[in-house]
Amino acid sequence: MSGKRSRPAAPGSGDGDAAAAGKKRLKREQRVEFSAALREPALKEKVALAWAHKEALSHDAIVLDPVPFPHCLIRNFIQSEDFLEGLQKELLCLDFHEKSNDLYKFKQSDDLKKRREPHIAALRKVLFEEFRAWLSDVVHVELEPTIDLSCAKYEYTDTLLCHDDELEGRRIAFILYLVPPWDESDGGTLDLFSTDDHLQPMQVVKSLVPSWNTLAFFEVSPVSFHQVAEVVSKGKCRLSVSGWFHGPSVARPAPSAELRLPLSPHIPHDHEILYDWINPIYLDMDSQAKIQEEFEERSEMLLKDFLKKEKFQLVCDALKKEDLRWSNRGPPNKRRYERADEESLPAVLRGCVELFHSEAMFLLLSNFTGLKLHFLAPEEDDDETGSEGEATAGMDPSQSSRGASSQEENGGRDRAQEHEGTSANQGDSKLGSRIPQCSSELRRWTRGCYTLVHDTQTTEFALDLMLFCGCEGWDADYGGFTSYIAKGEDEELLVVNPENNCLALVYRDRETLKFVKYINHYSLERTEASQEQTGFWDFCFVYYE
Ligand SMILES: O=C(O)CCC(=O)C(=O)O
Ligand SMILES: [Fe+2]
Repeated sequence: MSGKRSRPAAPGSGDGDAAAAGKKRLKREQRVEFSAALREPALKEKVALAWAHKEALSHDAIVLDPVPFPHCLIRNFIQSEDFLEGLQKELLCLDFHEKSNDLYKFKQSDDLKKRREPHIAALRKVLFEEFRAWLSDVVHVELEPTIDLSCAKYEYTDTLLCHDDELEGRRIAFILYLVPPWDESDGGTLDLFSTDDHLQPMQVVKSLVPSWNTLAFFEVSPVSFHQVAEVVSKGKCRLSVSGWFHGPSVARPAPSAELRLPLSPHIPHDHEILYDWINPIYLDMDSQAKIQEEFEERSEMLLKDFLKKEKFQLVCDALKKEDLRWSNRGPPNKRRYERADEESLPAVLRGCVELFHSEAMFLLLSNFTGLKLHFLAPEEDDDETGSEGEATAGMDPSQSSRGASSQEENGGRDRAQEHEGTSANQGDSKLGSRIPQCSSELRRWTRGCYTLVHDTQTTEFALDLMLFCGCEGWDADYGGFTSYIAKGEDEELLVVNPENNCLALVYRDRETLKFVKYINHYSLERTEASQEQTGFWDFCFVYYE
C-alpha cells in the first residue's frame, strides 16, 4: 500500500510553543551521544560503501543486510545506560492512545516533536542532528531536518501488519527499541518480506528480534514491506521510539491494479433448492416483504438460523473433515486467509455453494433486499404495491424456475409479466453487459488471518453475503469481525461479528470499504476450551446488479 494509511502519522504536532520553550527549564537539560564506534571515520566509510554496493556487513557495532531490502541494526545505539533508563521513564509517563484499524492495534504516544522532557528532547536532538548527519553521509542522501518521531507500545495481541511505510517525504525509517529481554517466541519481531516481480510482498524472510538499545533503520521504498508480528507474551511491553528521516522519495512505479475474483451469473436451479436448504421462515412471502422493508432502511440485515438445522450441521461436519484442500490467499499487504479449493469440496459443501449461486437464490436475495439481482425482480424505482399487497417483496421464488422459460409457469403473476417485458425492452444492455453476477469463496479464518483496506481496492455498489460456520464461543476480542468503514476514514460504519448459521447481508456503495480484523493470539484460548476447533469458516458471496 502506498502508505497514506501505512501507519498513523505522528499525532497532532501543532507549532508554536515557542513561548513555553523560552521559559526557564524546570528539569536539568540532558545531553547524549550515539555509538562512538559508529562515529569512527573508518567504520562509517565501510558502512557507506557497503550500503552503496548493497553488500552485507557485520561489525560489533552495526550489521547491514541488503536482503530482502537494505536495513541495518545498530547495537548499543545510545552510549549511556543511565540516560536510557531516564528516557524509558519519561516515555512511559506519556499519554498513550489505543490505535486500532485494519492494519494495526497498538498504543501510540503524543507526538514527540515538541515534548520538553529532558531525555526525550536530548534523544530528539541526537537523532535529528548528529545521527541524521551521519546517516546522510552513509546513505548518500541529503536527509532533511524534519522531525517525525513518536513512541509506541505493543502489548499482548498488538500488531502492525504488512505495510511499506511509503508516504510523501519519508526516506529512512528507524526504530529504537527499549524492550525487556526479548525472545522470538514473545512475538513482536520486525518481520521483513520478500517481494515478487510486481513488487508485491510474498513472505517473511527475516525476523529481527527487538532488543534494548538497538536501533533498526531501513530505506523506505516500494519494496520495504515489513510488519510487527503480534506480541504473544502476556505482560511484556515492547516499547520503542520510531520515526522517519525525510528526504527525496525513491521513485515508485504505478501500483498494478488487482484482478478481482471471477464473477459468474446465477446457475440454473429452481426453488426446490431453497426448500431443501433454507429455514422455511425465510421463504414466506410476508417475511420477505418485512425483511426487504428493513433492509431498504438499513442496508444491512442478519438472518439468524438461516439454514435448516440439519443442513447446517452437515455443512459444519464437512468443513471439519481433513480432506478439504485450502490454499493461502495473499498478498500479505492485502489479505491473509485460506480459501477452499472448489474441486476438493464434498457434495454437501458443493451443494451449499450452489445454493448461493442458484437462480432461485438470486431471486430470493432480490426479495430480501429490493435489489435487482434477477430479471424478475422489480425495478428499483418501481415501488407500486401489487393488488395482493405483497408486491414490495417482488417475486415468489417458488414461482420462478429457469430463467425465461419460467414465465409460462408464472402466467398468473402480473409483476413477473410486467418485468419480463421491461427487461426484454431494455434487451441487450440488461442481459448483455449487466447481467447480475456474483463472486464466491469458502474461507477459513484462523489466528493470523485478516484482510486490509488497500489503495488498489475497487469500491463499488455490491451486496455482500456471509454465512458463518463453526464460530460457537467466538469473542469479538479475537478479531475476525468484518468492519465497514467510509473511504478515507477510520470511522466504523458497521461491524459484522461471526455468528453460527447467521446470514449477514450488507449493501455497500462506492464510498464504503470493508476489512476483516486480524485474528489474534487470544483466539487460541477458545481452541483450548473447545478442543481442536480453530477459527471459523464463512461462505462469502458478493453480488452485483
Ligand atoms: O516497531 C517496529 O519494529 C516497526 C514499526 C513500524 O514498522 C512502523 O511504525 O511503521
Ligand atoms: Fe513501518
